[in-house]
Amino acid sequence: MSDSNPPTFLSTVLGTLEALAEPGTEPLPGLVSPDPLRPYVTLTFAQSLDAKIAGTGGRQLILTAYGRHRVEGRMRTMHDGILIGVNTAVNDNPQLNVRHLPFPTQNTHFQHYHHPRPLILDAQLRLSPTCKLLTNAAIGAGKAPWVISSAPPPADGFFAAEGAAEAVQEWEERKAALEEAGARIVLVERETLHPELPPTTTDLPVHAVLKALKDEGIRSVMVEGGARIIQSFLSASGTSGLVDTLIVTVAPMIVGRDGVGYGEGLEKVPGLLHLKTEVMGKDVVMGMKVVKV
Ligand SMILES: NC(=O)C1=CN([C@@H]2O[C@H](COP(=O)(O)OP(=O)(O)OC[C@H]3O[C@@H](n4cnc5c(N)ncnc54)[C@H](OP(=O)(O)O)[C@@H]3O)[C@@H](O)[C@H]2O)C=CC1
Ligand SMILES: Nc1nc(O)c(N)c(N[C@@H]2O[C@H](COP(=O)(O)O)[C@@H](O)[C@H]2O)n1
Repeated sequence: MSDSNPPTFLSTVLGTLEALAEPGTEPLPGLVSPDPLRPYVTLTFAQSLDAKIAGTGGRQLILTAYGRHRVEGRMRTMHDGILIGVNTAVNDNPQLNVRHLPFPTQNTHFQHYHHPRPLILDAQLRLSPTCKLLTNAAIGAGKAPWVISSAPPPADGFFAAEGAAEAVQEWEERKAALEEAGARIVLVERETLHPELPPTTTDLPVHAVLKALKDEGIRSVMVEGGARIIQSFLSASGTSGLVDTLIVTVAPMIVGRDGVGYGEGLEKVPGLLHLKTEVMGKDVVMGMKVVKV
């Protein structure tokens, strides 16, 4: 098979995809969510032999140079959206576009393939208005990112925290700067056990995020990480089934204990049904269906 064709691995694991041989400008309709209230979710990342996805202090690691072009690039064209946590956006300054795919024989690269919509989980709006996602979008080398956020707790009322007014104002200013740079801010409600108190975490509830995305027309999402996002999605999958497919690339590398792992705190482990494993270059790529336990 030539490198310009999609790996058969993906047609086995995600199940669509003869049409990919003729790449179009639309994502494939094949990834249908079993739940009408959320998009189809593919969780995918690369790890070392000791299950680390980044180096010390979150330093980006190039774990899968070969498999990335063929599998990750193709997966990006197959999903409506590509989701990461804000730490990954800040640490890696990623592009999340389809530039890894082989150059087509006709048309221009960025018109030829469907680009996924970058989706950043970022309650505090820490994404930089000068990040590559925004500068790329401005020149047509990717879709403009949507930043999924949540308004900070109100600054008035009996339970308002000290400094709440400043926090609200700073959040509004960051929102304005991101919108000015071309981002769209999608708001979800944060949850709290006691609605009268400010929330104790800035993590956005995964099910609410997915519902908001579906409401905005996102039918399929490829979740790339980082570690905390992987933990959140896998934890949520233990009981409520929020991930449909898990695709993990394992690279022949040991990072050591200071690297960033995703296993800690994973109390609710999802059930996995093995679909296909393939060796790609030096990497091993595993595809699994996530099942409710
Ligand atoms: N090898 C691979 O395939 C990949 C590796 N990476 C690596 O992962 C590293 C970053 O991982 P990590 O530091 O864990 O950060 P993440 O990228 O997972 O981002 C976590 C942040 O996202 C925000 N967030 C909002 N909602 C949620 C939620 N429900 N669950 C979790 N986080 C949420 C929070 O920001 P706030 O605290 O501001 O509210 C949180 O701190 C990067 O260095 C990158 O290189 C990333 C992707 C893939
Ligand atoms: N599949 C894979 N292999 C690696 O070795 C990686 N480091 C990653 N990282 C993910 O890809 C993002 C970078 O994307 P761009 O190349 O900038 O488009 C990075 O932020 C991680 O999400 N993935």
